[in-house]
Amino acid sequence: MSEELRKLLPPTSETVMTKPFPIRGERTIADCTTPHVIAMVGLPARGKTFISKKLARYLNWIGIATRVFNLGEYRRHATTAYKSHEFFRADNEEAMAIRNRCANQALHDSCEWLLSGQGSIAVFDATNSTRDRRQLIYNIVVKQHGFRLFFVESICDDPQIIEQNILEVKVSSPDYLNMNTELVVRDFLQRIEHYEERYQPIDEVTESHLSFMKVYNAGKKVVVYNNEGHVESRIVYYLMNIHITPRTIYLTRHGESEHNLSGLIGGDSNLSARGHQYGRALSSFISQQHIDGLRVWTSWMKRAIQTVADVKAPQERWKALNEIDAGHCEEMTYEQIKERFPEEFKARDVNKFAYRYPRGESYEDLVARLEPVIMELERQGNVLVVSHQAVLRCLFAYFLDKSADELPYLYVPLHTVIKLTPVAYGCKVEHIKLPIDAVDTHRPKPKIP
Ligand SMILES: O=c1[nH]cnc2c1c(-c1ccc(Cl)cc1)cn2-c1ccccc1
Repeated sequence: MSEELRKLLPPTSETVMTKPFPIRGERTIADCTTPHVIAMVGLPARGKTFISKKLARYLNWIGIATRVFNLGEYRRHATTAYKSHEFFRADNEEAMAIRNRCANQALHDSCEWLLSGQGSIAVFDATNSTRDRRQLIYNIVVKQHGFRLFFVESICDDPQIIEQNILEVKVSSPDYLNMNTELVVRDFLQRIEHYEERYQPIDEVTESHLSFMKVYNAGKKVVVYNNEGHVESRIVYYLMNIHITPRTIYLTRHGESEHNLSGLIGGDSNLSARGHQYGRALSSFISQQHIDGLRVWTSWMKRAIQTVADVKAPQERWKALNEIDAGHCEEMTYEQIKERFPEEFKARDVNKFAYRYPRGESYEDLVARLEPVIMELERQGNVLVVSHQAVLRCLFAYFLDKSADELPYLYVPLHTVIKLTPVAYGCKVEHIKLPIDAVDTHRPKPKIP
């Protein structure tokens, strides 16, 4: 740390900021040192893969390394024998042997991945539809490896949701390449019937040694049994907040500001003339979108609030949406930072995600302060979020499953609306640039020699 910086810091007895920024990999979420297996349970077309992928995306974003092991992918890799639902008949011995081999392989790979230290949570995405299968998983995961095991059972008897599932994801499944939709739906409904003959829902009496939760009809009801830890509580809370009602999320930065024009970072300056123009253009764009029940969320900063002055919709202010706090570098240009704090400037590009400004924040800190915003966004319908470059990089990384290394360099230009529409297992993204010029604040990742 430079002498210059040390002079700025208040005198204390011990050395301040012995670790100027957290070393990546330090647990920012307590108690995820014990490896966990999250095992899905449920009939086909109950959203098990939807839950698995979404949960993994959320857990990775909050900093808990998570990976999904999908049994369908193992089976498709093991055999091209799948021709129809006959493959899943309970009396099809050859197919059953392949399916058991794949299930054991997927479970083995999950445990190996956890043992390798590459991650903390493995999500085993399979039907796991019988008591025997769940006991086998328990014996390997808990008895043999001493890992935590949490079952998530998805129960759904709403034909509309099941049909939405089959039409949205099964029709485009590799199992049904180039098959006509009618035939796919019919074959898949028969596949479900083969499972129904053998399906044993988790039984709270005979399987009372298990930790599990039951989710009914896409989250309309949730029941939790023997929930034992912090990670499981986060998972339960997250699954209680998500939904599949169609909606759109719009992300945009504030209009160009006075500080953007002078290259100063942070601060709380007003919009420039072009920034006000963007606000007016944004307002007419939003009204042209005819969005039902739109809510507008902004940070507390003047440039964000001024941007939506003309938008006709209920508005909420979130301090959590404020721009990253640059600490002692607030209201400086990058040139000035480079000159006055050369070590800080270098350190930032070594690990931009973990780097924390002196007396300021890191991107890692931003993700932690944005978690409640994401949780509330998951609960909401149509929302327009008006915030700032670093914050929007974090939100965008959540919706598009971007890694911590990519996140600080995501391209989020001024005067551009990012339109996110959840589809099947991910998000459709549209970048709508409104025709008002603005300065370019993007600093691409430097080539580290
Ligand atoms: O319970 C279902 N039954 C049938 N389908 C379903 C679900 C869920 C779902 C399950 C649990 C929770 Cl907490 C939220 C959603 C999502 N889906 C889904 C629908 C369409 C496409 C992809 C997935």
